[in-house]
Amino acid sequence: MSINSHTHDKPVIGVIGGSGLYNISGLSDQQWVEVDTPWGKPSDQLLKGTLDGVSCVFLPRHGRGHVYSPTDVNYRANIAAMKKLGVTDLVSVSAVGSLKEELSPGTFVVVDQLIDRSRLRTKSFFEKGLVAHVSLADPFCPKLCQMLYEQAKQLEIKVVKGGTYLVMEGPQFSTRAESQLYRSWGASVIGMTNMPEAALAREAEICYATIAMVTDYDCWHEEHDAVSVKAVVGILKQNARHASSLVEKFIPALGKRPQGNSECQCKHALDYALITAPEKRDPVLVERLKTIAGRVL
Ligand SMILES: CSC[C@H]1O[C@H](OP(=O)(O)O)[C@H](O)[C@@H]1O
Ligand SMILES: Nc1ncnc2[nH]cnc12
Repeated sequence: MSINSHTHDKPVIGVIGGSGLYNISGLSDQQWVEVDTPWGKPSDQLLKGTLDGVSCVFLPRHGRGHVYSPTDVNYRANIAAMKKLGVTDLVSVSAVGSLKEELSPGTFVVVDQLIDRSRLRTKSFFEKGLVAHVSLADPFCPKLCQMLYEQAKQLEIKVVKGGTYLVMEGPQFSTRAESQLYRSWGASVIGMTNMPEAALAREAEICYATIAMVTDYDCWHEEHDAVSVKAVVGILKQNARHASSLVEKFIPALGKRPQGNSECQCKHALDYALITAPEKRDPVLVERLKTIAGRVL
């Protein structure tokens, strides 16, 4: 096995747009492209372009028109498509409910931890025939998180650094008892999509971070109505300008970091992760995995 380095990777910034973010503006040379992957089709075509000379790729997580539920999103195809298009750094923009009084609707949270309560999703590119175990101790890239936080601050957006995103299966919102339980665990925000997305990005050695936009107080808050799609969409619309200006700001900033991210630990997630003996590996699976793990195969 050879462990190559990513040192010469040119930065390509990926953005996965969640609820309310189905397109991004301001790109030059933009083109929607069809991408197929060994795990099937992503949620939609991907929008390729450049912003201030930096290459970027955008994908609406639920498809344009919001076609896929959180359970039905093909997370493996989405991440593999990003990898195929050369994405080095991936930012998810996600709508979330707040589990803390101080995180009021309209606040942006650069989350740094996850609790995964999703149940019906395929969580790994690796399977029988080639098993791998990557670290998820820090599921979000700390360097990417820091950059996003700084960019949001510069735009004078109300932003909080750090917080735990609890992933629920959905599609129904939580019961009050569940919402209280998650609060007692210390979770900050709740959503339905960041797992397995974060885990798959790690397996694909793509730096990944999330800007979580608080849209509601879920259903635990006695002075606020329980969350509804109407309320979420209303707050998303009010914050669309902030979300767009942040995306337009962080793409060039990330692409132009002087030292890039080639030495980031996320880029070495697979260095010691593969455990199946080479002679026991399934050659068909190995071939498929070259799309996301070619560096170590
Ligand atoms: C429309 S409310 C519930 C929906 O919104 C969030 O989506 P995303 O994470 O893609 O912004 C949440 O996770 C649910 O999928
Ligand atoms: N309260 C909530 N629960 C789950 N996902 C959400 N997305 C936005 N608000 C949410």
